[in-house]
Amino acid sequence: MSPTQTIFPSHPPLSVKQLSMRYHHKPVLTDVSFSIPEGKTIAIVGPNGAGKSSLLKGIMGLESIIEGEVKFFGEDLNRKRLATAYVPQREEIDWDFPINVMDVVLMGRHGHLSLWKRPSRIDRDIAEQALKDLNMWEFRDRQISQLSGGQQQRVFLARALAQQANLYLMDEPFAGVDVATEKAIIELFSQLKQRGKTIVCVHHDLNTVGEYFDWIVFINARLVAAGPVEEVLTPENLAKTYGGRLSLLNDLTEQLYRSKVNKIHDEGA
Ligand SMILES: Nc1ncnc2c1ncn2[C@@H]1O[C@H](COP(=O)(O)OP(=O)(O)OP(=O)(O)O)[C@@H](O)[C@H]1O
Repeated sequence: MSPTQTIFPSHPPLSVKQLSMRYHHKPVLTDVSFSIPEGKTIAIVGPNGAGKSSLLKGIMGLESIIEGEVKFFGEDLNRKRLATAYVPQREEIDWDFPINVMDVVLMGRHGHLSLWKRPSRIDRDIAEQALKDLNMWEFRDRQISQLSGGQQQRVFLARALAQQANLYLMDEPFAGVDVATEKAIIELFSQLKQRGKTIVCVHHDLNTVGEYFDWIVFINARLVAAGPVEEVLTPENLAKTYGGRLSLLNDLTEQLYRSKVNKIHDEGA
């Protein structure tokens, strides 16, 4: 088997078939189909306005789709809600809402509780561990309005971690975070992968995409390409996704090849 070949389980963590979405009659995504492998990190990449966030929202049922089918481990979302964690863009959260860090992370346990039941000792232990994994335990009693942007992102990741999902969908987890948080998120991804979890992220930084992710889904209103970094991170796919901005693309292509080559060397070492 070639190193880039991917084995798909009979029911991939996520499969999207012929998905189309529109806002007020204006098409935003048309006929998007792809499946992703288990236990990998997958980046959704494309220019501003390409429909990346809309794709995640359509997948999660937060925006309606006009056509298409989305399956989670071969089933509808309502049967796999516990197994699927969604982390929205940080700007979409009301950070002035009066709630402390621990209570936000405990929200990740709500799907595991029976109706009206309070979190158990076990739920609290899981939330504690998630906060410790993200170096946020010391902030557990702090109101979320009193956190930095990077700390807020960590809290949301801790909440997703506490859910103990198998598939994580994250909308730009690296946006606006400091270097330490970026490293913490990468470390978290690697731990999740070791446990066989699958992570899908909208990602903006083409400099890091080859290093941080195993797979890429290129989107620009339609699917451009989806597959392992080694196969799909090509000048042709970049040009198709980003259109005519070629001088920018030339620089990026060079950086991408370097990051791809480094990754292959690191993995082979
Ligand atoms: N709720 C909405 N109502 C109407 N139009 C919307 C809505 N949400 C997004 N759009 C439009 O749909 C298109 C795709 O938006 P989306 O946020 O999915 O793109 P994106 O690829 O995530 O962009 P970015 O990289 O800038 O975050 C854009 O033209 C946007 O203005």
